[in-house]
Amino acid sequence: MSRSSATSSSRPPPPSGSRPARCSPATRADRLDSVEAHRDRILGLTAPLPAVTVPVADAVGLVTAADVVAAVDLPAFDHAAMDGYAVRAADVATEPVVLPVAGVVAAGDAEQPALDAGTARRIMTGAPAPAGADVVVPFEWTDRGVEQVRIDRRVASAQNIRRAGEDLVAGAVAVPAGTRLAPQHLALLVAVGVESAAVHPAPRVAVLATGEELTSGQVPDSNTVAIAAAAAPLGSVVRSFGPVPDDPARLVARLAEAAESADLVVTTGGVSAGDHDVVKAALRDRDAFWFGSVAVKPGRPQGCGVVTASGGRRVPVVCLPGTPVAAYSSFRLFVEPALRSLGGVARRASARAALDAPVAVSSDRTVLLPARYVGPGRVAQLPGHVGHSQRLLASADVLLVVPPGAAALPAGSEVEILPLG
Ligand SMILES: Nc1nc2c(c(=O)[nH]1)N[C@H]1C(S)=C(S)[C@@H](COP(=O)(O)OP(=O)(O)OC[C@H]3O[C@@H](n4cnc5c(N)ncnc54)[C@H](O)[C@@H]3O)O[C@H]1N2
Ligand code: MOO
Repeated sequence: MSRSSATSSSRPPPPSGSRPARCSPATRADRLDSVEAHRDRILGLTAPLPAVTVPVADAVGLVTAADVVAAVDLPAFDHAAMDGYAVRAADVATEPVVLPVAGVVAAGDAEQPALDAGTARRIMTGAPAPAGADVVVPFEWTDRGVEQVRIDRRVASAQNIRRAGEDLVAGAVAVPAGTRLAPQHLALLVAVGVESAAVHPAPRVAVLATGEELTSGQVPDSNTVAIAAAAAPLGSVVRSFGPVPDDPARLVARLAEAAESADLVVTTGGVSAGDHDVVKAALRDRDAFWFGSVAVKPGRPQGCGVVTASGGRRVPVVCLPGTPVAAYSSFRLFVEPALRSLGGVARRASARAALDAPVAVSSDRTVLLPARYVGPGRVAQLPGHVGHSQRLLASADVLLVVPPGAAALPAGSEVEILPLG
């Protein structure tokens, strides 16, 4: 029961499009779904956001929606890799050798006339290499002459000229689809003449904390801060629409408002069995929502679904429990994969680490235990169960993900970990 009697039983039109029709309904109140099953349920509501074309300079952190192909060769033209003299290798096969200097070429100069046999041309790093030259002899190996140059070393083979396309040829894939663009990718794309790229846009995440104790100021809203801080480095744009009081009508209105400008809405609180569990009260009767229990400690009560924004745009909603430790660990378990999916990042294997000391836990649920790195790839459980301790969570580097039914885990065992960021 809610504080307000204005519960919503609105049923949105059946979902359509690429996303699955609806969340599968909870069967029995006491049924526990596995972590994987709930994650898959949420991933079933998300798909990579449709690609947009953005200028390369604005694309850092976004994921390429298609292979990006080099428009021009890299380098674009044959050029000197050293300051020195462009010569023909055959002319410097003996030492010392003296050659007349026929001209000077600097970076930025136009294409050069071919180099005559038996001559040298002063050339600066980055300058176009004249046809016929296959070696740049560095100044350090010469007397640096202006009219003529004495070359003191025998140069055995072609060197110090970077050939057009030797790094990447026009038409080759510069950055494959599915790459999260980092500064070095942007530099490569600019270098190969690409001005814009098709990327999945940054997912827009709306965070909606709920609870009268938050709106009254009795309890500070730490969930919104944690979720926003966790989602932003994953390449999302985060906006808070909370906190919302325990009034289903207001929750429904705020959810609709949030969905208009979001690709994913995350609510916290109001999903367990209390009299004022507003999220569940407002949404549980909708066909497109599921509420139930997941076999994980902490984080048992969970929900998810879809709301329809204007234009029929379907926006997934993940409803996390309110208890701060459960909210944050549930974000890592369920929301982070959804954000990756929306952003076009392929699913990846879970992170793992080796236990530095045995872990004794036996539960019919997945148990999340706070742990710290004690060396590369080695973690040690922190004393105490994370339970609802925000202090303990804040001293952890990772949460150990101990699967249901695991017997005592000996030192050295590889376990799944959830990095906490
Ligand atoms: N009879 C039952 N009671 C509870 C059950 C249950 O199965 N049966 N489940 C428990 C578990 S497990 C959890 S977790 C919590 C989840 O409850 P809700 O999702 O409904 O969350 P709230 O009741 O709204 O809040 C719980 C707790 O967290 C504090 N909170 C909430 N939001 C925030 C926020 N944004 N920032 C900081 N703290 C927040 C809130 O004040 C409460 O103390 O239910 C158990 N109960
Ligand atoms: O399982 Mo609740 O999620 O204890 O914190």
